[in-house]
Amino acid sequence: MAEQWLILGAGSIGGLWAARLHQALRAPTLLLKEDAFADYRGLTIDGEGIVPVAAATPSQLNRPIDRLLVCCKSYQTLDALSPLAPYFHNETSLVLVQNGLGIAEEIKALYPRIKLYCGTTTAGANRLDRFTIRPAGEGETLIGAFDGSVRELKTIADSLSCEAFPVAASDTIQALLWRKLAINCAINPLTVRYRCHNGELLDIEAAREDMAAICSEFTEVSEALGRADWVPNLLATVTQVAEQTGNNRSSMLQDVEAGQRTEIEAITGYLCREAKRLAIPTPVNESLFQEVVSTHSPH
Ligand SMILES: NC(=O)C1=CN([C@@H]2O[C@H](COP(=O)(O)OP(=O)(O)OC[C@H]3O[C@@H](n4cnc5c(N)ncnc54)[C@H](OP(=O)(O)O)[C@@H]3O)[C@@H](O)[C@H]2O)C=CC1
Ligand SMILES: CC(C)(CO)C(=O)C(=O)O
Repeated sequence: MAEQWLILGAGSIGGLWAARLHQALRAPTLLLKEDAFADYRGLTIDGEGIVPVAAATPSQLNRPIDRLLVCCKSYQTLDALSPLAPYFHNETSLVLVQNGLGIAEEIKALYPRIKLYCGTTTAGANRLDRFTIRPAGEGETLIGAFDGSVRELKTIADSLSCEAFPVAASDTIQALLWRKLAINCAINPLTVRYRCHNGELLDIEAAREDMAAICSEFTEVSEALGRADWVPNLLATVTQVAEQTGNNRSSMLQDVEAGQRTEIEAITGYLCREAKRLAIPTPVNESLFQEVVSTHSPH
């Protein structure tokens, strides 16, 4: 059925989304690695119970992929997509929802035929174990066309939307993703440097100074790209998000504390690569990038 989604990346966000779509009778199917599939007995939503979302491995696929939602971490995405490539066709719609930038361009270069959509979410979730998810706050999920059909965008967004996981179409997704990148650049690596919750950054003088410098470097790069109006008053925006998410440990700090690889390459790394291309110095972002990569990433 055309409306059914395959979901790659059955972790915190992908798992929660899949469970909500299943509960709304949309019959999504999780695409799992072989070892995960062997252990899979349904998703568990903490406090609610088991949600028996269907699952398959890429080797069990027996028909072309029409609709694929990808919720892997940025650095997992290309490897995860590779066994699915034989099933892509000209009408395959792929929706990519993750923090950071740069992967969409790489997907498009590798798989030029697909219709690509990108999204961002303020919904939150944590994994208690491989298939147990604790929802951590409802939020808004917005999807826009990277190069997919604008005409089909609303149909795509509606088919991914349900009461418990609302999704809307956005015609300003590039600006929203750029703004989210700015927020992640200005909060996530600083919570690693100062080992603190998001809100505590505002109580530490050195962190506030770093935050101002990150925002200033980000704004300079934005101006050079003609995107200054995507991030007006950036420091005020970041300060507000740090306040609103004050009790959060950022996703990057959680990864570092769990000994896992972070998404620094797709966040601060992406900004630094753009800055280098434009010959704009970004020393504060550079130093944070090196710090998070060398001190905390196990690669
Ligand atoms: N969690 C949240 O609240 C939010 C997350 N985001 C963003 O969403 C994205 C996903 O984050 P999150 O859900 O937390 O990440 P998780 O680590 O919880 O989930 C990633 C999932 O991808 C799976 N995966 C990795 N490689 C493959 C593969 N080759 N084939 C199939 N599945 C694979 C992992 O499986 P396994 O573990 O078995 O390897 C895991 O289930 C990130 O970019 C994050 O920044 C954005 C907003 C909020
Ligand atoms: C907005 C913020 C900083 C909230 O914690 C986030 O997106 C993250 O932790 O990755």
